[in-house]
Amino acid sequence: MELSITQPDDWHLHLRDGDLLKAVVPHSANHFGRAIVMPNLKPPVTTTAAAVAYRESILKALPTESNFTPLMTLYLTDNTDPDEIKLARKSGVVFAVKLYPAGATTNSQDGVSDLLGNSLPVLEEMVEQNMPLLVHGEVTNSDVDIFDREKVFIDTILRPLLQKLPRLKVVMEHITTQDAVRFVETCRGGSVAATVTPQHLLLNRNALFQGGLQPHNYCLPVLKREIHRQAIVSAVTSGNKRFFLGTDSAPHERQRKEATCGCAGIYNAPVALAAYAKVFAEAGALEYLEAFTSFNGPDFYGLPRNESKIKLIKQPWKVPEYYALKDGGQLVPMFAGRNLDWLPSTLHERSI
Ligand SMILES: NC(=O)N[C@@H](CC(=O)O)C(=O)O
Ligand SMILES: [Zn+2]
Ligand SMILES: [Zn+2]
Repeated sequence: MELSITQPDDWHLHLRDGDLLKAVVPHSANHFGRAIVMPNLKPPVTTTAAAVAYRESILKALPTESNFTPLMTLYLTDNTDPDEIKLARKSGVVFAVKLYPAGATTNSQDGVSDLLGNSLPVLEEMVEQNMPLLVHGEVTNSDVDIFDREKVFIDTILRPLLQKLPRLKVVMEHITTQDAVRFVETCRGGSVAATVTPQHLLLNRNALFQGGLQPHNYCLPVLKREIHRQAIVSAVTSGNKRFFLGTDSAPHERQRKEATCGCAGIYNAPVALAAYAKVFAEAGALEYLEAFTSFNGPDFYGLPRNESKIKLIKQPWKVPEYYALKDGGQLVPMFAGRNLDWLPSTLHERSI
């Protein structure tokens, strides 16, 4: 069996920089036409000038025959000037602004400390410029349980924000809960959407502890209970246009995952399409796969859909145990060493 679908895009991707960028970008370019590239580098990408420079280094790192297009984002800080949003829009290469609540996740220390208190002028300019706000939707208060951080963020930050600025376009990134699903489903006006990762569709929090501590399944927001996973699967496989593909592929070297204080992030770029196909196939909803991978994202962002097609072939293939890095390090992908059923044609042609 074979599926032919419009080439997908990845609406949430970490490409890093330097040698790691060179190592990972081909895996995304193998499958995806475009990707929204996250700005949480060290130092973060806070200006249009930095985004333009980062874009150049991504283009340089691409395999020569690749048409992959990076769509850049700015990292919102307490000091972001509304004029920077105007510059970003004018540049034609910045497509969104990313909110990291300070301390919420990897490289978020320069993030926003008080969104509703400090950032309204910038957010108002974003409404003017029709620039989407992408949110890592978790509060960071130490008295809020880590499994409740998304729900509390929705109730205490996102709802009040949208009451103040109902025309602000918002993408809730990497949603993990039934609460986020309901929130997106019930927002009126079409200005709120969500990206969904392979791990939050295929794993519940048991995967963190199966047979011992599993650092390669650790990401933020942390995996949740099975009822939440099921709610997310139902949402995406129902064909709702407000949910679309965002892998949150977040590479960290093996040593930094298997450490006393392990980094959050799952490297899923090589397996993401096969993983999404598995979700839709198992739900008997393959007819909605293409909209999720290739239509809903560009439609929400007001961009054209890709014209090229790719194939997904129903054929077992084995995910590599790891990818070797130039410095001797290794990247362990999601589902390392396991078999997956759907082989993207691009991998087929390049014999994985
Ligand atoms: N998802 C993660 O666990 N990690 C991401 C950051 C993020 O998307 O929150 C990273 O940059 O490593
Ligand atoms: Zn995040
Ligand atoms: Zn991310």
